Amino acid sequence: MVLIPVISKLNGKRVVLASASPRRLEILTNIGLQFEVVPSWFKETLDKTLFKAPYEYAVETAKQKALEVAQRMPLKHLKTPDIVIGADTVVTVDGVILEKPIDKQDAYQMLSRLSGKEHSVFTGVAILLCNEREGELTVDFYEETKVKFAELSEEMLWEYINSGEPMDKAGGYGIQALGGMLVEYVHGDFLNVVGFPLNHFCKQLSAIYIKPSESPTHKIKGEDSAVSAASRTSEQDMVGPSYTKSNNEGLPHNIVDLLDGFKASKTLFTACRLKVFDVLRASEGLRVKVAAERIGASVTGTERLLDAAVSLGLLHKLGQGENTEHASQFLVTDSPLSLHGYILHCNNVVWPLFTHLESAVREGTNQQERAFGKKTGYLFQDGYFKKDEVEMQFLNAMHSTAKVTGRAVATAFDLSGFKTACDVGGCTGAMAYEFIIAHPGLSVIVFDLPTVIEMRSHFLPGEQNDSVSFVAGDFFKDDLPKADLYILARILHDCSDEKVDELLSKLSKACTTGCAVLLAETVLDEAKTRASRAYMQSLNMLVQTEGRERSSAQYKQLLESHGFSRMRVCHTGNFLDAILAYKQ
Ligand SMILES: C[S@@+](CC[C@H](N)C(=O)[O-])C[C@H]1O[C@@H](n2cnc3c(N)ncnc32)[C@H](O)[C@@H]1O
Repeated sequence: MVLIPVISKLNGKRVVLASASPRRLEILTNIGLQFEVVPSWFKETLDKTLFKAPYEYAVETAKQKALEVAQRMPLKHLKTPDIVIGADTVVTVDGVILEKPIDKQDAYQMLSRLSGKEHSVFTGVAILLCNEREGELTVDFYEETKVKFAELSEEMLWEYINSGEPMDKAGGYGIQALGGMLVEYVHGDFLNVVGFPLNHFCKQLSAIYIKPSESPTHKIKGEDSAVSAASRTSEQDMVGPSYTKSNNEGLPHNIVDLLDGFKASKTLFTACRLKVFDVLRASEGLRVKVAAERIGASVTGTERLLDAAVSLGLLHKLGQGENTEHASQFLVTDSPLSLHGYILHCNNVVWPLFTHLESAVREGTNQQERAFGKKTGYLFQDGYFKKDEVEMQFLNAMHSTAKVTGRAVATAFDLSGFKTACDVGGCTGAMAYEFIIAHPGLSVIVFDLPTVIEMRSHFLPGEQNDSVSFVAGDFFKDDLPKADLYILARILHDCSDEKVDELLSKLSKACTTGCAVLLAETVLDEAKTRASRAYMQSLNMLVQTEGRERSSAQYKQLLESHGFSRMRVCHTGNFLDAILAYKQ
């Protein structure tokens, strides 16, 4: 058999599987591979929003798992491995990455999402070759398998959840056991769904250890590596797997990426301002000259902008001039999940504020006056809502992000015990509509400043629904509408500590026992183990507002001091996390 020589090449080498998964262990044991198991301590908490595609997240997590073990073994185990294998499996559906459920409710949310639909299972694998003369060598790849679930009844769902099987499995199911009964079809490598793409793994080993003349299986399709186009060599393009050399004399890629980070942001902002993605959608395959005319820009500038957008993965290769799936979904102006409004806000408001980050850090205050030449007392009345066009731009920004993150927040917890909710500072109602879709039977009152309520007609959804109503008022001055659940999305992070206390005291008085508050904020990761958007958000709050982002522990303390307990946090992986706490 062709694959046996691959395994024999590893004889005598210290091979380590950096995974505690019994399924991966079984798959590799079955092919006669001799290896040790050293489960990685790397937490699967990378910020998913930093990755362009789910497989990139899975591959990076796999790499980090392998690296952590490779670094720990010589120190803690006093042995140096020759090869460390890391793997990470994620399930994606409707653009959302599902990992392992944290509790039964989470498993329920995941499995309900999968019911009746096709989803993708990605396993990222990293093979870390230690002891290489010029430094470590990492080969990484991923495999995708499509799986379709049957329609699942509530009874079936709960029976499966109560079996306990979903808890340690990506997407909340195990295809090799009871979960197999939920599956209508599988397209692709079945073992990939179990947790390890064995066939692809063996082909990669062949490519590494067997000279082309020895093996007919060394050629591997080249387009599935996670290395960016810029860092590939022509040799890598020919062979297929992606090789990343970590050499002490090499470039510090993380620093280089940061040096270029602002250029990439500005490329995105400029392409959005010029409506490049709308123009390309209207007529695919545009020549650069025509595209330049349509966006009202120079040919040379357009050519470079489009090239940069291609290199950032926002457009397919030029010549075809086509929007990528993400561009069609999030960057054209009128798609249901368009982030265009938020991107313009980032360009027009956040960017000028960040140019004064140094002053903000020195002074510990926001930079509204330096950036926009006016002193703001209360951010909303004196700042964002001073002029209609600026208010419209702010509402657009909130509306677009609320639509993208709203479902993740609305489905974070079981809210079936609540009949009425008040979305305090609920803006255009985008979040409220997601709540009533996720929880039929719930009615939501959106409470916001009169000027916002007047403008909300610009943002009405296609279908009206009586379950959402709007009340104008000031949450510091006026009584809040009665409700059993108070939603506060991106409210507390804008307010000073004093204002936060004032608002929470008011909510505490409005709530009777059993009522709850649901906060939607970006929760800081206290361990600071991941490259987190949350810490960028934290600086954003510094330059922009009187407020701050907080960690789970800080929210817990804050909520408990106002009589809210039994706090639960759901890290949604989307723009906003969700926190639920009940009045004692
Ligand atoms: C950062 S936005 C968040 C909007 C929405 N909750 C979301 O997450 O999409 C803050 C919202 O609070 C509203 N707001 C600010 N101060 C307010 C006040 N004193 N009374 C009522 N609403 C207020 C603003 O008009 C705005 O809609």
